[in-house]
Formats: sequence, C-alpha cells, structure tokens
Amino acid sequence: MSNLLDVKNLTKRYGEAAAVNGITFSIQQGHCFGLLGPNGAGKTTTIEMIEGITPISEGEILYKGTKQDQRFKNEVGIQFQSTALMDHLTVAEVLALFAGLYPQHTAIADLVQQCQLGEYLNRDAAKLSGGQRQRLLLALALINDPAIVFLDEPTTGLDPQSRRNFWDLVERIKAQGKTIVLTTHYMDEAQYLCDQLVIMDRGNIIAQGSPEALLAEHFHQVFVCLEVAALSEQQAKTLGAERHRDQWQIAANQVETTLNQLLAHNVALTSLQIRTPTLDDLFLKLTGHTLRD
Ligand SMILES: Nc1ncnc2c1ncn2[C@@H]1O[C@H](COP(=O)(O)OP(=O)(O)OP(=O)(O)O)[C@@H](O)[C@H]1O
Repeated sequence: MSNLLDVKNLTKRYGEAAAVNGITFSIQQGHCFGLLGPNGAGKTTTIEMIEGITPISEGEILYKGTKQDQRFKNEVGIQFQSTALMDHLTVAEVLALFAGLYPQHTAIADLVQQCQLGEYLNRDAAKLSGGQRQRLLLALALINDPAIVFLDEPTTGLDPQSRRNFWDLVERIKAQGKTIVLTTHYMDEAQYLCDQLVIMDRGNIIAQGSPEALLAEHFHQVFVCLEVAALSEQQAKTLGAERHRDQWQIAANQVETTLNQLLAHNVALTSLQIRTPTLDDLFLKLTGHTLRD
C-alpha cells in the first residue's frame, strides 16, 4: 500500500515553546490513521498544519509524494468543530449551501442517507443534538467526495450510543476506500477504528504502529483485577498489586499462578476480573500518567 501523506520533521513553535516538536510519520492510502494524545499534546496543531490552516515552522509535508498543491485542496475533506453558517439555516439549506461551493459534489441524497440525516432535513441546524450535529458536519466534510477526510475529536461530548453510531459511519466511509485521519483522546475509539496510530505527548511522538502491534510489543501479561476491599494494603504489596482507579490490578504472566497465590492468601475472588491490556495501559506505561490526568 502506498503512502498518501508523508510528514517529515514537522515543527510548530509559538515563541520559545514547541507545540509540535519535529515529528515524522506517514499515512497509508485507505487506512484510518489515528493521532492520539491528551489535551495539549499537539494533535490539533499537527492536523491544522497538514490541512494548511496553520503555517508550519519547520519540516515538510508531502501528498502523494509531492508538495501539497491544488490537488490536495481538491481531494481533502475537513470535519470542522462547528460552522457559523449553520446557525439560521435548516439542515437541507446548509447542505445545499456547501454543495454550491463545489463545481462537482456528492449527490446530497446520498450524503443524507449515508449520514442518517433524513429525519432532520427541515430542522434548524442549530437545534440538532450533539450526535446529529456531528453527522451533519461529517456530511459537509464529505460533500466534495474527498480522498482524505480529517476528523478532529469527532465524538468528544457524545453519549456512548452516539459514539458507536459515529464509529459505524467512519467504518462505512473507510470501506469506500477513503483515507481517514482521526484525532482523539479516547483510546477505545482509536483501538476500534484505527489501522495505524501515532501517540503524542507534549509535542513529541512517543509510540507509533498498529494498535495490535503496539500492545504486543509492550505487554506480555494480562491484568487480574479485584475490587479495592478484596485486598489489604499488606496483601497488595505481597502480591504485587497496584491501585488503578477503583481496583487493584495484578499484571500476570500466568493467570493460574496468580489465582493460586490469591487463593493461598484467602482472598475472596467474587469481584475478580481478567482483562487484556488496552491503549490506556500503554499510555500509562509510556508516560507515567493516564490520559485523563
Ligand atoms: N495559537 C497558539 N499560541 C500559543 N500556543 C498555542 C497556540 N495553539 C496551541 N498552542 C499550544 O500548543 C500546545 C498543543 O496544542 P494543541 O491544541 O495542538 O493540542 P491538542 O493535542 O490538540 O489538545 P486538545 O486535545 O486539548 O485539543 C498546547 O500547549 C497549546 O497551549
């Protein structure tokens, strides 16, 4: 598979501080590429430099092997967080207005169906729910039938059902062969949707690869979890349990051995859960802090 975008030594400085500090990565055609990290990591600055919205301080961005030119502008779709044009128009009017900006555009009926907007066509766009609004903004990003679509934290603030619904839409867009660039601070979202990830912290890349490869590279254990009341501090120390939010967590190479140790210490196993490592665990391991800290 060929690279659609190559980002080399990309840097953004604001005064003395580097919001993005010489990062290098590639995005393959047809992939869902995820840019992950906590608040202030530099995700938005990075994608705004790629989109051409923010000037770069140093580095190079290549689209299909050459400097970004008019072709990139024609082939990119950006899902903005909001647009002031939406405030006094219906959903149908907003779609028609944006379609009118392009000499050729995707059929509005197709977008309406794809983004599940049929029920809301006559509704004031400012009165949509969070999930409906994100679907309209997605439809606007797709209006020029782009080859590459940028989604900047598209599910922040949505309820779990709306998030899952949005993930389904993203999968369908990907199935059409489009390349997707997603920024998110939800590790589960990245794990579910992304083929390739770059994890950023404080302007730097701290890990990159597929979610599966990153987890396989960094973890060889599963986690045995127990409610806090199940272990005394002394037992936790002896068993190598660590406090993780409202649970004790034991990293186990062999689950049977850990269970036998727990039984030998007369630990009640009623709250026992066994889980595999997630990208949240990876982030904690790499940075020493959780994404939500
Ligand atoms: N215009 C600006 N002037 C000065 N500093 C800025 C500017 N824009 C961003 N920064 C700083 O650059 C750093 C990276 O910000 P950025 O918005 O790219 O992070 P982010 O990963 O997208 O975070 P979030 O998830 O909160 O959107 C932050 O420390 C931010 O304060």
